[in-house]
Amino acid sequence: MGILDKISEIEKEISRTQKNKATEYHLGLLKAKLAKYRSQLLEPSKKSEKGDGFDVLKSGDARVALIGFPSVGKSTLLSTLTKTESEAASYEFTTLTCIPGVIEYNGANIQLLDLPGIIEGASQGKGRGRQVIAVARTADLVLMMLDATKQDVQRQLLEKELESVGIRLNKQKPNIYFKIKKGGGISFNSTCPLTKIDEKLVQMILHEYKIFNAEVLFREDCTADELIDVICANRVYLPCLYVYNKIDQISIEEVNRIARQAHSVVVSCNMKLNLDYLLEVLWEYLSLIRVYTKKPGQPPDFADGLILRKGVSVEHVCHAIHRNLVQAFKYALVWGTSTKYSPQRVGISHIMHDEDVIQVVKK
Ligand SMILES: Nc1nc2c(ncn2[C@@H]2O[C@H](COP(=O)(O)OP(=O)(O)OP(=O)(O)O)[C@@H](O)[C@H]2O)c(=O)[nH]1
Ligand SMILES: [K+]
Ligand SMILES: [Mg+2]
Repeated sequence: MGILDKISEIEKEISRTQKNKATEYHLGLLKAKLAKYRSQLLEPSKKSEKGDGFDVLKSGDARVALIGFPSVGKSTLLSTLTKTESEAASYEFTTLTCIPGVIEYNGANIQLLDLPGIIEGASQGKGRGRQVIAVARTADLVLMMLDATKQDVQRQLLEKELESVGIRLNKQKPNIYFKIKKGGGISFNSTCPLTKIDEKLVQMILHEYKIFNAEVLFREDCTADELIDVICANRVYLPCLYVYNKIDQISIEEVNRIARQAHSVVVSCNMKLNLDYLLEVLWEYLSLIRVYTKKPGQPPDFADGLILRKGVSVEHVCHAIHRNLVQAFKYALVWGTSTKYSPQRVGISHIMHDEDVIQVVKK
């Protein structure tokens, strides 16, 4: 039996099995097996992907991958938001490779990747699914484009495809400490009550992965699936924005309903509706910030801000200015929302906010 057959056998068995206390261990084990086969499926394809138009170099301050069914309007969006033209047409699979474009926003260069449409079964190699998904893994954000005139199952299907290859959308990494040891058996602990898993199931899952010596510490009430994610260690956690296109074709009530959903933006690429708002939300979801530098006695350099990630410290800013600046650092003066006073003297570990101004004082 090939891996694909084994996967579909296990999937069938999981859907056949009723979820209750009595089947909990059985299901946990099935899921561990499933995750194992799926990761095997992903490995060998890596080599053959060079030179087929999908190995686009990363450039700019962030990378966004356009994922969606055929003909939802991905290429139309790329051609509208960037200077790059990507062919758009009313037939499916117009786009066959990865087409990069650049969105210029708030002084940042955001790389937007137009990709072929993907369909159900993409993760198992249907269409160009595997290459598309491999590109999605390298992105800082997934822009999932959906056709607002179609049923919402399209979204669930795509989520399932990405989920099955270890891409986790709008989720935090499970807070489980996990370390494989050379001996000593399995030490299992938790800092909170666990309602979705117990020690026996943890043991069973680890044994399925042939792990007999490890330290496991649950710091939150995680599920068996989340434990499997931590064991596999190859999961990527990406923010995802659901962009519903073609709202020119649906009623205003329907537009309102969709716009209220979490992580969702409604647009019409053809009519250029709501694209400014899309860029605003995109910026927010990418967690980008601008920091302006200032020399003593001079105004801040607002024309040329540094593009950084939310949560960066003064140390990161110094590195971005010059690689030797940290050694010479004495203190910094910061103007903006990250400080109580403007300016305020801060140390190297101070956390910066969007649109802060900084002046570094050297030793
Ligand atoms: N009504 C309407 N049609 C749109 C809109 N945006 C794109 N389209 C149309 O949808 C069709 C498909 O657009 P594409 O940009 O080629 O879609 P795609 O997702 O890149 O398609 P593939 O590359 O084949 O996966 C074209 O006929 C577009 O003109 C929109 O906002 N409203
Ligand atoms: K198309
Ligand atoms: Mg296209």
